[in-house]
Amino acid sequence: MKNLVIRNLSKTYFDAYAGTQVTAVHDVSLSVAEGDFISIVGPSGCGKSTILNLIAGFIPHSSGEILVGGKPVKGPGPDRGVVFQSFALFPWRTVLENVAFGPKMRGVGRAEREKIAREYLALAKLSEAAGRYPNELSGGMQQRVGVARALANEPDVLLMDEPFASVDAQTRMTLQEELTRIWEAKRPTVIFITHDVAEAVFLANRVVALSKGRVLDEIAVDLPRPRVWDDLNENDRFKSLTGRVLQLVRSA
Ligand SMILES: Nc1ncnc2c1ncn2[C@@H]1O[C@H](COP(=O)(O)OP(=O)(O)OP(=O)(O)O)[C@@H](O)[C@H]1O
Repeated sequence: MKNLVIRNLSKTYFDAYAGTQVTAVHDVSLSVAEGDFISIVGPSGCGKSTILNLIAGFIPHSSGEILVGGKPVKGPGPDRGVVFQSFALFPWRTVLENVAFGPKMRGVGRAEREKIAREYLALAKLSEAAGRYPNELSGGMQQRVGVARALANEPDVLLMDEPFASVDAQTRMTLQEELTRIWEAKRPTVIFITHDVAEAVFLANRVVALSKGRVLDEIAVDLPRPRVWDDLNENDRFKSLTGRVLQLVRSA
């Protein structure tokens, strides 16, 4: 795991349809310590996915810098794992093969990569599903495979772009609880993008509120772990933190 530093990051797109420049990210600075978990929250169009894609190296930035473990990001790399809303699993590979894919690409031998994959599948409570194909699983299970697959690469930074947005509310709460449990066990550095304020607060150590491509504020989440919804739903501190973040985001 490594730290992530973003300094004065900006991104301007050329909107070919309108014939104008759009500044999606404006002078964003952010520091994420090794093993930390931050959420970036904000309304649709505020630049969340753009920031994530910049960190992932999928798109070039216009100015500023992004450093992972002190090294500038110049494109995609195995040091950054990404989990998207769409599960993006290989349908022709079993769950085990999906999770073992990253290590395979790194040249890890069969026995060792299957051992790694089984460890992460166990962590995601998916051991029973190892031999199944993705289309035999529920959406929630597929997303857990997605998380296990990203973690099996042992990335320095795990980037998550609204990964739980397309599952039902009940499953989503379970996935959130499981992600916090997995994070506590493995302590990856996580950047989690969401427009859901409660989700952002539930998961993270710090919530970064974004509006119109700018950081509005950062709020430390001093809630105890392990976090479970049954405790936090009625927790006054959780309510006041979500209230504060919501107010911030709505006032912008
Ligand atoms: N490829 C592109 N070309 C032009 N403009 C873009 C492009 N991608 C994003 N934008 C614009 O940049 C701004 C930020 O978009 P972005 O997708 O990062 O926001 P977001 O907060 O992730 O939104 P959502 O929650 O809806 O996914 C928006 O105004 C969007 O229209």
